This record gives sequence, C-alpha cells and structure tokens, in this order.
Amino acid sequence: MSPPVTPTVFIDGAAGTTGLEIAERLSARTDLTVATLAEDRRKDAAARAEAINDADFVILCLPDDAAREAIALIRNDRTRVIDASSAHRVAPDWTYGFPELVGRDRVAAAARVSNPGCYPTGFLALVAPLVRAGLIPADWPLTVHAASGYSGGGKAMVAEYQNAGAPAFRAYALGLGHKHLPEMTVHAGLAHPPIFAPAVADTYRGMLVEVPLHLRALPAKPSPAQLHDALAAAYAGQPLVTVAEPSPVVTIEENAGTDRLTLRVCADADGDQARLVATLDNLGKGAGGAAVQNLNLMAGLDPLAGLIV
Ligand SMILES: NC(=O)C1=CN([C@@H]2O[C@H](COP(=O)(O)OP(=O)(O)OC[C@H]3O[C@@H](n4cnc5c(N)ncnc54)[C@H](OP(=O)(O)O)[C@@H]3O)[C@@H](O)[C@H]2O)C=CC1
Ligand SMILES: CC(=O)N[C@@H](CCC(=O)OP(=O)(O)O)C(=O)O
Repeated sequence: MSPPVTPTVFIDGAAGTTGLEIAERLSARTDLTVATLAEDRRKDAAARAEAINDADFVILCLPDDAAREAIALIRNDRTRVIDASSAHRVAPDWTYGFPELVGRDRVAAAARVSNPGCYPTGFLALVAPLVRAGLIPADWPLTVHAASGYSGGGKAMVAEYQNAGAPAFRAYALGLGHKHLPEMTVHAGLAHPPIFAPAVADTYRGMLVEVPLHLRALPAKPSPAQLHDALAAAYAGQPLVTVAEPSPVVTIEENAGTDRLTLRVCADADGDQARLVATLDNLGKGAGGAAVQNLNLMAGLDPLAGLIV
C-alpha cells in the first residue's frame, strides 16, 4: 500500500523570529512535509516563487511588503496561504485567522488566512465577545494597555536587547498610531479605534494585554460575573483559551513558551471597576502557535498537532 500523501508546507521567512518558531513546531510532524530553501536562496525571488507554487500551504513570516510580494508570486489556484504579517488583516478577501472568534469552519475552508497580530489577539479575545453580547457598546471609548516580550520586535529588537542592552520597560507608540489599530477596531466591531498603549519589557517572550473598564458607566452596567460568564460562554470547548478566576497578580510570563491564551475579569469588591486581562505568548497564540492552529484546520489535520497546550 502506498503511504498517504502529506501536504507540503513552505515557510517563507523561515530564518526570522516567527519563522523559526513555526519551523520548530512543525519539525517533528509526520502528517506534513516542510519545504525549505538553503540560506543562499532564501531571499531569491525565483527560488521563492518555485517553492511557493510547489507548496500546498505557504506560511508567510515576512515584513508586510515582502508578504505582499509573495502573494504576487502565486501562479496557481491550489496554494493556500497563512500570512503572519499585518499586510492582509482587514483585507475583505482574506479570512481573519482567529478560529475562536470567526469560527473554525471559516478558517478550514479559506484559501487566504491572515494571522491576527499579537496584541490584537489579547484585545479581541477580551473585547469582541462583550461587544457581541451588548455588554460594551460599539462606540465605547476603550483603552488597551499592553506589554510584550522583546521578540515581538523581530530579529532587530532581539539583537538590540541581547547585544546592546535596552531598557527594562519602555512605552512606545506614544504618537497614538500603531499598525494593529485597524484590526482591533474592525474585528471587535468597534466604531472607533481604542487608545492603544503598548510597551516592551526586558523578557524574551510573553505578553500581557489589559482593558480597564468603569462598569457603572457602561449602559448595560454589567457585573464582573456577567463579563466573566459572557467570556466563558464564548470560549466554551476551546482548548487554547481559558477564562480563569481573577487573581491579584498576573505575570507576563504566565503563558510564555505555550500556545495558551488566558483571560480574566478582575474587579473591585463593589463591582464598579474592572480590569480585563489577557496573557499569551507573542510567538505562541500571538504568531507561531496561531499559524500552526490555522494550518491544522485548513489541512484537515489533528487540530492540536504541534501546539503547546
Ligand atoms: N515577532 C512577533 O512576536 C510577531 C511577528 N509577527 C509578524 O511576523 C512577520 C515576521 O516577523 P518576525 O519574525 O518578528 O521578523 P524577523 O525580522 O525576525 O524575521 C523576518 C524574516 O524575513 C526575512 N525577509 C525579509 N525580507 C525578505 C524577502 N524579501 N524574502 C525572503 N525573506 C525575507 C528576513 O531576512 P533576514 O534574516 O535576512 O533579515 C527575516 O529572516 C512580521 O510581519 C511580523 O509583523 C506577527 C506576530 C508576532
Ligand atoms: C514589541 C513590538 O515591537 N511589537 C510589534 C508588534 C509585533 C509584530 O510585529 O507583530 P504583528 O504585528 O504581526 O503582531 C509592534 O509593536 O510593532
């Protein structure tokens, strides 16, 4: 009997921070074949075009411009794409690769899947179900604070922290513009972008995303328990997402090195104020883990294969 045909997966950008993470997760898999380009050919457009068109699945781990170029190299209607960059996250002809929010079936059937951004994964996981449930109005002025491990800035930031030394904690995007705002707005169903206050911490990987809420100011005046229950209902049966009980301390390391996403509704004793808190790994559910999760669904493979749950 001939062996089953396994899908071929080409990682474009496999030498980068996200690409290496995905290659590591796929390295022990026997249900797919990973195609690679040698170091001296990995940026050669002709070699990449051949690898892309030979592959059943391509995972783009590239800067946005290079990701757009890679899409233009596709000359067939068989190759399916997962793009880890922010080039296509609000593009109408792409599926947003957040199966817990958009539905597994939509991701499974899609030819073009855009992986969510790392910060938006935490923000959307907290906020989108609450907007859908009518507990947060679509035009509510939201704020999101977040801290990321420095691998979130790719090879250049990793080198900055590991070779040169960099601040223990630094706020950035203080001009109040950030490439993640469009996807946060669109996929949460918001009328306006939130205020986004990101920071980088002196730790390699991990992420903490927080949305503070004045509960009594909200039209629905939800209790913390209502918010918790709405999130728990939205993610029931989702193996990567946990809605945990509140905790007085939450660390950026909580889910570092895993593909888990943990959500909490922390509140004061009177239920007047809440801090919605998400922890994830920027390279896990925030990038590489999400790409592998989407690949498994698109290829009809074991949904948890290669994931660190
Ligand atoms: N780091 C993270 O936590 C996350 C990253 N992402 C997204 O993933 C993508 C990759 O990010 P990241 O891995 O951090 O970035 P890196 O800078 O670490 O890696 C990018 C890789 O792409 C390669 N590359 C650049 N241009 C080309 C090209 N034209 N052809 C082939 N290869 C090319 C680079 O080559 P070289 O090695 O020579 O520089 C590098 O190896 C980005 O779009 C980012 O937004 C998404 C979520 C989280
Ligand atoms: C710490 C840091 O610099 N983080 C990056 C976001 C991570 C990233 O580039 O990835 P995605 O946009 O694809 O999620 C930033 O703020 O631009």
